Formats: sequence, structure tokens, C-alpha cells
Amino acid sequence: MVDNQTTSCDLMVFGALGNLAKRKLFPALFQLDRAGLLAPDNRILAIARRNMTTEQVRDTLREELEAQLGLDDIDDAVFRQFVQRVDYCQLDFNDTEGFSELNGWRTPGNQLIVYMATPPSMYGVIARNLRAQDCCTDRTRVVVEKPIGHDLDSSRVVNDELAEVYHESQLFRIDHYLGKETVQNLIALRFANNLFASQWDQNHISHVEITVAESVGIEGRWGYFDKAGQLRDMIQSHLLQLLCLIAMDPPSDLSADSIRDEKVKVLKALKPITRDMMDQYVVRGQYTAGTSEGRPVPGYLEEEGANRSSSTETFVALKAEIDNWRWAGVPFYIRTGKRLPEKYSQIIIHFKPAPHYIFDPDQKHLANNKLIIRLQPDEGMALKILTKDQGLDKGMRLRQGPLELTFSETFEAERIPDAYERLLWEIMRGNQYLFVRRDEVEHAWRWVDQIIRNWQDSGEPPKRYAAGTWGPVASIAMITRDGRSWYEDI
Ligand SMILES: NC(=O)C1=CN([C@@H]2O[C@H](COP(=O)(O)OP(=O)(O)OC[C@H]3O[C@@H](n4cnc5c(N)ncnc54)[C@H](OP(=O)(O)O)[C@@H]3O)[C@@H](O)[C@H]2O)C=CC1
Ligand SMILES: O=C1O[C@H](COP(=O)(O)O)[C@@H](O)[C@H](O)[C@H]1O
Repeated sequence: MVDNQTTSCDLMVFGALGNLAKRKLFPALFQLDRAGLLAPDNRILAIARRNMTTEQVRDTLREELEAQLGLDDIDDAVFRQFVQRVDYCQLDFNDTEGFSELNGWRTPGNQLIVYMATPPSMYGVIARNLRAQDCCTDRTRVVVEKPIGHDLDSSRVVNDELAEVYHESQLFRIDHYLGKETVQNLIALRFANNLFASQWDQNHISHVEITVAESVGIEGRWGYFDKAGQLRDMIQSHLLQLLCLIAMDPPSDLSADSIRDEKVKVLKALKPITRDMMDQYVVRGQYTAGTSEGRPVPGYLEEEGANRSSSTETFVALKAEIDNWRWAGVPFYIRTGKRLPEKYSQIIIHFKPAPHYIFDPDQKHLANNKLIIRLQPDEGMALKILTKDQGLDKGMRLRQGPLELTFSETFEAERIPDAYERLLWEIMRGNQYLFVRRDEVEHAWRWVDQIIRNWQDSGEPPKRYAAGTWGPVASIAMITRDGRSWYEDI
């Protein structure tokens, strides 16, 4: 059931002293409180194994919020109101007996939200230990982070462990890209504007590009990242979710299952990339030393904690095809990487040219309309259209220009909430539409696993690219072979 208003709830954060909690969860909860979106009796129990008192944890929260949100953002009164909600419980998640302490903290009758900001290997043990307490009723919602496993088999183990204790309707699997305002806007763009809805298929679209470029390296997360790589870390989750939102058929309504059913159909229709297709369809890269934002940076193999012979990829470009009526013959070119020249995420829809061209043959290359959807930064969209160049001497020369919508300029300059604010708010309201269902996770793994197996079988190392460049040249060759290029006018 979806609540329309903020409900009274108790939130338990397992792993509350970790990186995610510090950087994302507590800042998001603070912002919700500041916006008046936490009910007066909402309480937060921070749970971790370090020996600390509630007072110490509240003090560190102040420092961390100041660091994350900037000093100006912290209002004393709001901060005091916020930290009063927070208690700390020292607990090793393997200590079954220790879980009994959690019961004393709960407000009887309140909705309970259990947020597992822990390694996925802990999800099962926490769920089982909670089952022994009064923390698994139908008034409980459980939030888990990506990645769910590192392949299909291990994701099934994690999902089975959760399913042993909780019903699917209680599970909120986070993919934080779904919490980004501009990602949700894809649904509005596609299904609120008949102009696009009627053009959204292989009759009108020639190809689609999805780029999620990061300028950061692995940010001290070698231990995690080296076991994952960019394909598992970014494509299996965020980029396939973006692809689904672009490619799915219209859902019959905005309910979680209507949307998720349509996404699953897309994932099931993804054409497997077989071993003999790999050369043409997938490029894997790893950064070497170079520059980032004007300063020298080490290569992946020289990062802190690195194993110097790692063949983990930090860049992937691939061509995905969707075997269904809507998308037959329309490639989706996807690329994502770390230590690229800048951070931006955008989707480009390349429309087919008009069936008959009557203008200057030299300008024929301009003839495709493009819809550019900027997810971050500078959120907005531009529709590239052709008009006549102005002036008596120009004849019918064409000029390409944008119909431009920059959200920060067109709409009142409101702060764009961080993805985790939106996601936490939806969890409190019990709305699962921005969360990933089990079958989505598993179909995504099935497709990604095959690519990983192909890499393992070939034993070919990733191609090198210097930090601060756009990835291996092979990624340019991949799209050029099809007579296309990555869109550059950012
Ligand atoms: N950090 C990020 O940006 C992102 C993280 N995620 C996911 O979020 C989850 C958390 O990640 P992250 O915060 O980076 O991880 P961290 O390792 O920084 O935090 C994990 C937390 O869990 C605690 N913990 C682990 N084992 C136990 C145990 N047996 N008993 C008690 N406490 C325990 C750790 O305690 P201690 O400090 O004592 O070790 C720590 O507080 C992971 O699933 C990750 O994949 C997803 C997207 C982005
Ligand atoms: O989930 C992850 O996402 C971040 C990128 O997120 P963004 O919101 O900054 O675009 C990525 O850096 C990280 O490796 C990955 O685990």
C-alpha cells in the first residue's frame, strides 16, 4: 500500500558508520528533516560494531554533515532536531543474541524500516537474526544496496536469503540512478508527451547512445572495485536501468509492478553477446596514469592497495541490441568509465532522416534530429532540429539548432534533491516503483554474465587508456564501423 503522507516510522541503519551511510544516507535524512518530511516521531537507530556512544556518534554526524553538505547548509536548530532522532547501538551482526537489544528501542506499532548499508554477504545473517526478534512483521520494509551478488548464481543466493524472511513486497533494492530526478523524468518525457511516444521505435529512431562518464578513479575502493569492475558496478545496474527506461513499452499505469513488468520484458529481449560477437560489440579498458582536472593521477594498477597484475576493467563500451518489434535493428551504444575527462551522464536519441531529402547534398549529414537528454550535470534536454539559415545570401542552407530546456533556468531554481532523499522518501511511503524487483536483477545478471564469461574464456587483457581521455580508441572504432560516432557536442 502506498502512503500519501510521511508516516511515523523507526529506521534501523545497519552499517551506519560506513562510507555509504556517511556520504549519502545521513545527509539525505537530514535534508528530509530540513524539508519537514520526517514525521515528528521518526527515529533512527545507527547500528555498527565500533565501540561508541550515542553522543559520540551524534558529534561525528555533525562533522560529516558539515563536510558533505557544506557549512552553510547546517542550521543549528534543524541539526539539533535531527540528531535527537538518532541513537547508536553497538552490535556485531553475527551476534544473534545481541539482536534482542533492538526490540527495546522500537516504538510499538510503528512502521519499521531496516536499511542494510553493509556488504551484501551480511544481508542474510541480519535478516535471520531479525527474524528471531519482533522485526519481521508485515510492518517491516527492508532496504538493500547494489550490487546484489556478483553474478546470477550469487545474486540468487542473496535474494533467496532475503526471501526466506521477507516477502518481495517488503524489499526495496536500491539502484540510486532511479532516484535521480532526471532519470524519473524519462518516464514523464516518454509517456506524457505524445509527440515522442509516437516516434519511439525502429521506424523513427536509428540508434541510441548512453554515456555515463566519471572523472573520478576508484576513490580508495580498490578492495570492492577490483572484484567488480565497471561492467558489474555500473552496467549491470545503472546503465541497464537507463536502457530499460528508454526502451520499455508504455506501462498501463505508474504502479511499481506495471513499470517493472515492462522493464523485465526489455531485459529478457536483450540479445546475448556471444563469444564470436565480442570483437565487434564490446570494448574493455583500464586506465593508466594521466591527468584529471589538470593534475597528474596514477593509473589503476598504481592506485592505493592495488594488485599490479589486475585485469579488472575501468571502462566498457558496448553495443546492445533488443530483439523485439519496437527495437529490431536499433543499436544501443553504451559506454561508461572512470577517469574520463569529465563527469556527465547523457542519453542521445538519434532519429532517422526524413524519407526523401531535398536540400543541399553537402548538408545531408545534418539531417538527423537528435534528442539529447542530460541526466547530470546541467540537467535538461535539447532537441536538435534543422532550420533555414538566416540571410538573403543563404538560400535554403540549413542550420542545426536546439530546442533547449535547461531545468534550472526554465523552472524555479529549486534545489535538485539527491537521489537518496527521493529513495528514502519513497521507502517511507511504501512505494516500490523506484526499486528493482528480483527478476530485473536476475535478468540483468544473465546478460552481463555471458560477457564476463567471454572475457574469461578469451583471457585477453583490457585495453589501456590514459586517465583523462575518452577510453580506448577501440571504443571509437566500434561505433565508427557502423558509420556513426559518439556524440560530442556536450
Ligand atoms: N559507498 C558507496 O558509495 C556505495 C556503496 N554501495 C553499497 O552499500 C553497501 C555499504 O557500502 P559501504 O558503506 O561503502 O561499505 P563500508 O565497508 O564503508 O561500510 C560497511 C559498514 O558495515 C559494518 N559492518 C560490516 N560487517 C559488520 C559486522 N559483522 N558487524 C557489524 N558491522 C559490520 C562496517 O563496520 P566497520 O566500520 O566496523 O567495519 C561498516 O560500518 C555495500 O553493499 C555497497 O556495495 C552501493 C553504492 C555506492
Ligand atoms: O553505484 C555507483 O555509482 C557511482 C556513480 O554514481 P553517480 O551518482 O556519481 O553518477 C560510481 O562511482 C560507483 O563506482 C558505483 O558503485
